[in-house]
Amino acid sequence: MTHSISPSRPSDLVSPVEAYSFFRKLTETVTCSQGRLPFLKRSLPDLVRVLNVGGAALVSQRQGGWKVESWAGTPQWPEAQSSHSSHYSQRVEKSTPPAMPLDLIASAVDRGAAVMHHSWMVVPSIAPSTEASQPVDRPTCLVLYLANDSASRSELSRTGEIFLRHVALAGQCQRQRERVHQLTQVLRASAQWQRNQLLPTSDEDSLLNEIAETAIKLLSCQRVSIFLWDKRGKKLVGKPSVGIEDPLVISDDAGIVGEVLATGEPKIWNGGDDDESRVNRSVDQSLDFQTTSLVAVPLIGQRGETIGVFEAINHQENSFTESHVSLLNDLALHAAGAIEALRAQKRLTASRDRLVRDAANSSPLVGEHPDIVAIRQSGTRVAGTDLTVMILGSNGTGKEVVARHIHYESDRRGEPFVAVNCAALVESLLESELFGHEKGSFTDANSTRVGKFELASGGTLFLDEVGDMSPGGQAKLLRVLEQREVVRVGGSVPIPVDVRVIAATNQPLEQLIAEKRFREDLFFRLNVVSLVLPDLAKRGTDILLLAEHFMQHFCYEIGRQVPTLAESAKAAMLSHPWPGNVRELRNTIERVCYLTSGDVIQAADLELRSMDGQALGGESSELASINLNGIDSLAEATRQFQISHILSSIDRCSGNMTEAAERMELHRSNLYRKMKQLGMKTGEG
Ligand SMILES: Nc1ncnc2c1ncn2[C@@H]1O[C@H](COP(=O)(O)OP(=O)(O)OP(=O)(O)O)[C@@H](O)[C@H]1O
Repeated sequence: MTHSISPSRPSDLVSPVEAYSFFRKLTETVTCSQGRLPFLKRSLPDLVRVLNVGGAALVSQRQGGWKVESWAGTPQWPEAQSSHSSHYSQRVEKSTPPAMPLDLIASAVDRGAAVMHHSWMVVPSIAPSTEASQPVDRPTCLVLYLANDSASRSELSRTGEIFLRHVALAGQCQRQRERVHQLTQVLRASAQWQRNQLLPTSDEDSLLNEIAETAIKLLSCQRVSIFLWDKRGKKLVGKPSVGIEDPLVISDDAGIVGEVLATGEPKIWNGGDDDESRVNRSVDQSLDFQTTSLVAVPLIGQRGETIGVFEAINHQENSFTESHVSLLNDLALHAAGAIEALRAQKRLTASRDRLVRDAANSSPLVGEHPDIVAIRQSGTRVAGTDLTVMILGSNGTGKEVVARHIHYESDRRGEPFVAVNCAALVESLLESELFGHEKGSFTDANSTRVGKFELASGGTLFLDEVGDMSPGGQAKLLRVLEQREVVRVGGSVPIPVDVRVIAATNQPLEQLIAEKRFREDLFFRLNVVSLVLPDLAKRGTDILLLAEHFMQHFCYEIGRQVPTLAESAKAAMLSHPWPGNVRELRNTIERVCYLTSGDVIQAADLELRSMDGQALGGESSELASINLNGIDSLAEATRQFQISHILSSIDRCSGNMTEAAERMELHRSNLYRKMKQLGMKTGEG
């Protein structure tokens, strides 16, 4: 016979002051105790005292029975009355536990209200309304063993309910603390994966191993598999696969992993009552392993698509719970991000390497002449160092080609190669061009500009025509080379630059030094290693090798069958002085490829001119002519004339800009400036 409790006589046992200090202490204990059990240990004795009961126990439902989580009371706690003692906690068993009034507990839970019978009162917990995603406490009851002078029934039940709410709160606080701890661990692990990905040795296998190790530790399980989905092959490829060398490959609809892939929902399987047929035992067989419990969650990519399944197997102490699902989901989120980031990084690296290879192949250093072979070898040797290199040689001999060769042979090949033509820059612009400028630092500085040194960061800066640099420019360049940092014009912050500098000139630098036109200290800074390119006319049959190379190049560009060179053409080329060096040869072959159509190139087709402008082996070529039809504006007609005149002068000097400038009675840098003004290509950069 049980009774629901209804408010009865007011108690004079619990004074308001006593009740107030009890509840205040209860609240304090919730916030400072490290979880539900410590809370119970500290608060149950207070409850026994304030309610003046013989004993109090907190029982919760577990695996079909009731387990005493904690109790407090006097030694007169009653004898055992139930056969369910196997569900009592260790602590109760050790101290000869009293039996619980199980029928009364069941009745209190059924009614959802406190019930009383003889010396017992049971107060059931009323589950707080929580979000669906929050784990809910198991049914819990407060069992009170009453004494003769215990508090009133209503006092007991009311205080019991408040006590149970605090127990639930202590549980929630504990779960939140555990969750924060879990998330901290996950974030730490994720940060570590990202750091490791930056290592040059990082690959997908080592990342997956690292993720698996983290998961094994955080989930306290025996094994972890990360299955990546081969959608086209309808397969799941699992790694790491302990005990076998090859990756584990299963059909994408097999077992619980297949269920997760199909539904996108996490799944738990804990053996026991769970359906045995859901487990793919063939995997166990292939790995000589016994799965007893598992949890699996989807790996979702950044665009929301499922890219695989993350599975943890055999919890080392208990079965897997919803809390493990949350943890594995968090890990899966970061794991999917790390896997995708690594794949994207590998794709980018591969395409960058392809581009670098293409760029390197597009400017090969062609030639078998001993001088060229020696330069190629020295270039390769010097590429392994950060030494400054000076390349000397006449115009068009291939100084930039050699500089590129060094760059692409070096570890800097994946970073920029930036070429600056120092002769094309007047002193006022040189500083801003090389070092950049801050917005507003001078009249035309409408925006901040990054200089060539910064642009070349990590790579190579090629300073062409360095002999033409103004004295002021030379002083500034020397300072940067010594300090390895630049300050933008108008700025004050030094910016460190990691740049390999290669300089080139066609000027006799020793003579310029003697004439005080080039700084000796800068010369020694730049001239750590020097390579001297011979004129093309001195390279013998390399002329033919280069001609073949350019014919291949241009014919491929225009989709033309590569013609052969007649003996007369070869002889003409071998005897031509090539004042414009390789550039002149290249221009000649380009013209031939575009303007002739036969299978064999004759000497006359080459239209090689002697130094006095007479055509060799053929008629003289027409100089660039201008068509002023339809142009009324005097300014435009003048512009067209200037363009035409500059082009024909450069053509007459076979591309030698210094000579062309001299012929036009201009300084070389003024010629470049004029060409820029006229919208002509200057070939710099
Ligand atoms: N050894 C070579 N193999 C292949 N191409 C070459 C070689 N040398 C020069 N060239 C080609 O000749 C042209 C001129 O070369 P490059 O610009 O390197 O000469 P440069 O000495 O730097 O000229 P400048 O003194 O005018 O700056 C380029 O088109 C280049 O590709």
